[in-house]
Amino acid sequence: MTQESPQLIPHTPTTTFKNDTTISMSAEDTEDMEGSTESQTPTVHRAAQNLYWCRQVRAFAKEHQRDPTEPSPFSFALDFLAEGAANAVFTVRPWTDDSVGTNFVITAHNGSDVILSGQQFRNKVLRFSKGAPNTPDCKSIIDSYYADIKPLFEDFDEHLLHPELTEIEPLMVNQLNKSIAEHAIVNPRRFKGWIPKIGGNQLALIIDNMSSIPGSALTIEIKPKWLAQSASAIRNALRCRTCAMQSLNVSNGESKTEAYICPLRLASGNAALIKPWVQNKVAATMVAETSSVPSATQANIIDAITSYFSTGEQGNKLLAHLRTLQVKHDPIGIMRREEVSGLPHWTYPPVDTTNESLDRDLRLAMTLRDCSLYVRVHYEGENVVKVESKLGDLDFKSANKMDDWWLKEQQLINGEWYKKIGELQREVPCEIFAGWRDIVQRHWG
Ligand SMILES: O=P(O)(O)O[C@@H]1[C@@H](OP(=O)(O)O)[C@H](OP(=O)(O)O)[C@H](O)[C@H](OP(=O)(O)O)[C@H]1OP(=O)(O)O
Ligand SMILES: Nc1ncnc2c1ncn2[C@@H]1O[C@H](COP(=O)(O)OP(=O)(O)OP(=O)(O)O)[C@@H](O)[C@H]1O
Repeated sequence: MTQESPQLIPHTPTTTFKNDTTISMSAEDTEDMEGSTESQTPTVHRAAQNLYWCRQVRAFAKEHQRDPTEPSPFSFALDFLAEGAANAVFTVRPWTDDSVGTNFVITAHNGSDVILSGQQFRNKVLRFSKGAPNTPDCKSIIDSYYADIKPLFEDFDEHLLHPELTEIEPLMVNQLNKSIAEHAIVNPRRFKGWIPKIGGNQLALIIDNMSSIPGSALTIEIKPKWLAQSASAIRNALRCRTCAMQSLNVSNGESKTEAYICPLRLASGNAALIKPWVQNKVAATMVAETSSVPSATQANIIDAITSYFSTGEQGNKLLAHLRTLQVKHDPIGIMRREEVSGLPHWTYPPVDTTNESLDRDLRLAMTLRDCSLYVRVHYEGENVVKVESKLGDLDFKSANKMDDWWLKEQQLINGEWYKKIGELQREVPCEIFAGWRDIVQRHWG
């Protein structure tokens, strides 16, 4: 979509995304641009909208070839939201006359080059890969998401975010990096890197925005991590893989214990054990967002999240499903991978023990451990009206991470992190240690 190679004339006023959902211009879209046509019949209304849409896009395309930064009805502003080690995330909002900064035009990446507009961007974020080593680019993320990950969630489809590929002009990357720089100046410790400039249009993922909505919804973000013990852990371990790693990180000053919960405990469905963590997590979220919710509402939000993760409830079922997938795809563990590769089937149900298949499955299990879960609680006044949760960051882990995983496990075993009892264990007990303690108390206590 550069000046040299204009590609902006759409064939059709609809955009078919990769997962076969078709998004067309909605009534709300055209109302944004001109007066409502509510009195017309739906068919006439839709035809008029489509005609209007085509004319507008063509007119804009002509204009766009002259000056790509001239605002138009199809322009958006992108606001920096957050960044991780691998991706930078921006919220999308329609460009208005009093907007400042740079406007963006965003096209679907599906061969049609249709400019996306209005409704398609309401409550969305754009996620850009920063090209860090061993992290996938947007195209690979989408390919593996639809080929390998989505099919695993047939009964849990409502918990997926269904990302789609989009494009923006390459020139705009400077502006996005400028926003990242502005945040880096204010908060240098959060800075994790730039979006690299590539040859052609810049790809990005368009995803539902799961952020809190001031006055009506609060989102907590968690990582499910290892929902079952690592197959490489020592026998008689007193800690699970995540608690062992957390203890190691705390001892290195790389992690804090506040708002931490043992993933096995979170997945246990035991409301009494989960609630104290939910209280800390909600408080920490409000501090991070510099927001606040009236205390009566806050209490109801805490109860709603606690009950969402309690036995038999939707959050508990989702974690149980994730645990099943993690174990199914990594029954052997990184340390024994070489040892068993190429051997005849020896587990039940049997696993394909070719190196390639083991590696792929392990990468999938690691992806499902390191994803994010956004839990959003919608409220009206004091009352909670809905709890929803969506999995994000399901980026298929690189095959180059194998050595790294081996080294981490080696470090946990050699450093005895699976069995050390220290401060962390008293503050935030691991479910495995709690189980041992119960047995010991029953017999000797
Ligand atoms: O090994 P872990 O459990 O510490 O997980 C790493 C995460 O640490 P944390 O969740 O904070 O404990 C770590 O998260 P942070 O960057 O520390 O937020 C990464 O997600 C890392 O993955 P990658 O190397 O970026 O592909 C994660 O590495 P892998 O999942 O690839 O091992
Ligand atoms: N769909 C979304 N809705 C709301 N916020 C989001 C969304 N996607 C990402 N974010 C925010 O952006 C942050 C970084 O996103 P993301 O986790 O995708 O980046 P990452 O680079 O993959 O992270 P990591 O460092 O864990 O690899 C998240 O922690 C979250 O706060």
